[in-house]
Amino acid sequence: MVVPSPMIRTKKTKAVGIPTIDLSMERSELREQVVKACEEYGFFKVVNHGVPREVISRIGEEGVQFFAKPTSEKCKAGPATPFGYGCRNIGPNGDMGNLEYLLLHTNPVFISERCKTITNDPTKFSCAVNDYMEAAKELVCEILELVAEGLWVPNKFSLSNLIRDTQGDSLFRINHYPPVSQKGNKNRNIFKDDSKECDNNSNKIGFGEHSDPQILTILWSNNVSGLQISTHDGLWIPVPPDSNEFFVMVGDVLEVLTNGRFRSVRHRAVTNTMNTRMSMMYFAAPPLNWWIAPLPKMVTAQNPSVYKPFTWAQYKQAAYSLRLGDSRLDLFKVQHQQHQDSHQEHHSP
Ligand SMILES: C=C1C[C@]23C[C@@]1(O)CC[C@H]2[C@@]12CC[C@H](O)[C@@](C)(C(=O)O1)[C@H]2[C@@H]3C(=O)O
Ligand SMILES: O=C(O)CCC(=O)C(=O)O
Ligand SMILES: [Fe+2]
Repeated sequence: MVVPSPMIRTKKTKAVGIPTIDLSMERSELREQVVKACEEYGFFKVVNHGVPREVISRIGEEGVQFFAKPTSEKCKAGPATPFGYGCRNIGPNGDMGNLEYLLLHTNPVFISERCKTITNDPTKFSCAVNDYMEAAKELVCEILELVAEGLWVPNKFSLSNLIRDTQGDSLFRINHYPPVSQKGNKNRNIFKDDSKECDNNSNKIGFGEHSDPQILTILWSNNVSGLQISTHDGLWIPVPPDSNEFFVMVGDVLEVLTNGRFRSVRHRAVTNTMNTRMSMMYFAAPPLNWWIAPLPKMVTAQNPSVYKPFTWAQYKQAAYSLRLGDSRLDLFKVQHQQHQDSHQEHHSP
């Protein structure tokens, strides 16, 4: 059984617990819990994750130091097109957010080049990022192997192999959300624990509603609230922050690989009235030219493929041509394709 964290009551009065999964538990129970959480929420918290605290704090400190710089300095790492420093505008299609961020590719060669515009100590910065990337990648692979086992996929590495390749297209992002209220500006301690202040949010959007396009996202944040996830019935659940642990989100590509058995989680970040929130995301993705299609195990005569095959590059291109909150998976649904074909036939001269 998935162990829920203490109940929290949302504004729409539904009490919901965020699934919390202890990675040190016995494996057969563990894989069942992982599959159940991915099916029910597309989201869970992991404890006993094995990532050394020192690896998290080194990259966290780099983030704090970068965002404390004057704007003119930070802009040297921008604009984010899509990589680099971005402020308020998210992506190229008019989406705005109340945040600033650094978006990086996880390729070590890219990082060593790019970090020269980010810091005066590029070696220290790139070591901190690379160590964190390695740890996050291991965690993703461990979770994907549990998923494959839990779904009884014959090769337990068929999902994690998508991430392990050195040509992988995984990304790393640090988001920095200033507090919104005037009085809060006096107290900008980013390590202050306000996990019990979920209701004090002004509901100002920091990062708008969306799902992540990739396979899986590993999210860390300081102890400042803001993240919310949407349940299947459309309610928003605030996620109590926990800087000792990680949160895991199912992305669009994992929804496709499981033929819709898992659903990518819609989520957003609202700004906090009192404190600065900082979050770090590892978005796990395959190489650009790799094909994505439902795993054969997930397709049967009763449960035919919902999605047509596509490369990760094709999906990414679609994502970047749309707005943040758009449902890009609809474009790749088999029914959608058939519908379009018949529509075109109907209208062809
Ligand atoms: C508006 C956009 C920003 C985004 C690319 C997109 O066109 C739609 C998806 C967005 C998203 C959400 C999750 C990640 O933060 C991100 C890096 C990603 O892969 O997809 C962002 C993109 C971005 O900010 O560049
Ligand atoms: O900052 C957060 O807590 C969430 C950010 C997010 O969802 C993203 O960057 O894709
Ligand atoms: Fe996201």
